Amino acid sequence: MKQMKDDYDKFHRKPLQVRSAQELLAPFGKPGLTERIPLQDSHGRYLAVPVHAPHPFPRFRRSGMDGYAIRSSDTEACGTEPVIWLNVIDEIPCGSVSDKPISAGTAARIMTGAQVPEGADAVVMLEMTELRETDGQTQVGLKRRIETGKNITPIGFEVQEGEVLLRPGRQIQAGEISVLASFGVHQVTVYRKPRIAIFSTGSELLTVDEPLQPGKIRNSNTYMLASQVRAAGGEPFILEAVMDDLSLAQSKVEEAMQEYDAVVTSGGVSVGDYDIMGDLVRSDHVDMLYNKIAMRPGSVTTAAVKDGKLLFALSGNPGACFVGFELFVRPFIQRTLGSDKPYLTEWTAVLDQDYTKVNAFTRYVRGRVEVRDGMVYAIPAKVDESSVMVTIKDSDCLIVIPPAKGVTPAGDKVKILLLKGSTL
Ligand SMILES: Nc1nc2c(c(=O)[nH]1)N[C@H]1C(S)=C(S)[C@@H](COP(=O)(O)OP(=O)(O)OC[C@H]3O[C@@H](n4cnc5c(N)ncnc54)[C@H](O)[C@@H]3O)O[C@H]1N2
Ligand code: MOO
Ligand SMILES: [Mg+2]
Repeated sequence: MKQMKDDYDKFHRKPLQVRSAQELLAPFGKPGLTERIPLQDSHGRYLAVPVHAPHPFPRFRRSGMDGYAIRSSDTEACGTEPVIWLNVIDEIPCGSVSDKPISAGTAARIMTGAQVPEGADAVVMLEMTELRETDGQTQVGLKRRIETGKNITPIGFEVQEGEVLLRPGRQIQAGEISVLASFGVHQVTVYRKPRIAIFSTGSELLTVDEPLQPGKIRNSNTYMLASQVRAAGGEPFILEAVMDDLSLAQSKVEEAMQEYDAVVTSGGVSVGDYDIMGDLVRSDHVDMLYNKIAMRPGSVTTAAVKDGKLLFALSGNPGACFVGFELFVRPFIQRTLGSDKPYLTEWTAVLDQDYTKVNAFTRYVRGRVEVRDGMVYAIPAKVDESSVMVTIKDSDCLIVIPPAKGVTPAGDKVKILLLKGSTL
């Protein structure tokens, strides 16, 4: 009788649409704790505070050339006279400030990046000048008119004082680091990486360093997931895989849920006799959010919550596990990092080949993106079964094939989700 009730619960699952499941998860992903780290360690991290400009940039009138700082009005006579001669009164290397203002008839030799002296309103590049010595006085000769402002970068040309330059949730990369450094932010306040526990379930699993044994396989999902966690901005914690034993898995899940920000498991969510994660989420130890999604692969992708923390119980099949992570776990991690774009980037592409599998559920097909003659094409992987591992590495997108009664023909426009932080 109990067996019948269990089987009934296992099989009669209510499929949720991907978007509905994502919405159900959204409230759990809130920007979390912050930490201060040195600027040089901040690449790839997510800013937790806004960065305002404490001063304009550049902060002083900057010479854009090696040459002479002059008054442009002194060159007005160029054209009527073959050469205008100005007395060179100073030399200004980068980093020095001249205390000799430029007045009519004078110039200062100046280097690229140096502060333009008072009185000067243009810099003429070295190549356009000649030099002479008259009675011990160095003079610079100019032949052409120079307009006001030439080769001088004005104060605040790039950034005005007080401007908001970076907002929380922004991922720090080379350009952001340059901004932070320019404004003296040597300790950066970033969101702490969410700590994600990962463990696989399955009595067939060997560790990667174990020799193969009959009927057994090496655990690849754990390492694949750890890599996905890192790419999404989280910190993975690899826990030992557990056998298909409900009470063992239960105690491991409980321990991990107390210690980490979220727990991701793989395997045991389908309807088999040893699919213990499916049983676990139906028990009253956790509150199940869903245990079926209207998608392929990963239709049995499951999630539950306990004390406000999420348990993502992904399918054991590597393809389904991979997709389940990208669609559900990645957005959670991204949300805790303050990202306002938690989902994979979506593009439209032309399907390159017929897609022949027919399905009642939306398919997320591994594929490659190719740009030909300015058109984006999506090429489905030759083998994309949920159980197939080896083509995950060759995919830079997931091709979204909506439920279809027949073939989806080549040439159809399809939605694609970019993988690998793709900036194709
Ligand atoms: N009667 C039915 N059987 C199955 C159904 C169904 O609807 N009715 N769905 C199939 C689909 S689709 C999928 S997907 C899988 C889901 O299985 P589970 O999530 O329960 O995963 P397992 O049974 O534990 O393992 C499936 C497969 O994946 C391999 N695996 C597991 N863990 C790992 C790991 N860490 N690294 C590498 N490979 C792993 C495992 O050995 C199995 O081969 O159920 C179908 N069955
Ligand atoms: O749930 Mo399975 O991954 O649909 O193919
Ligand atoms: Mg199973």
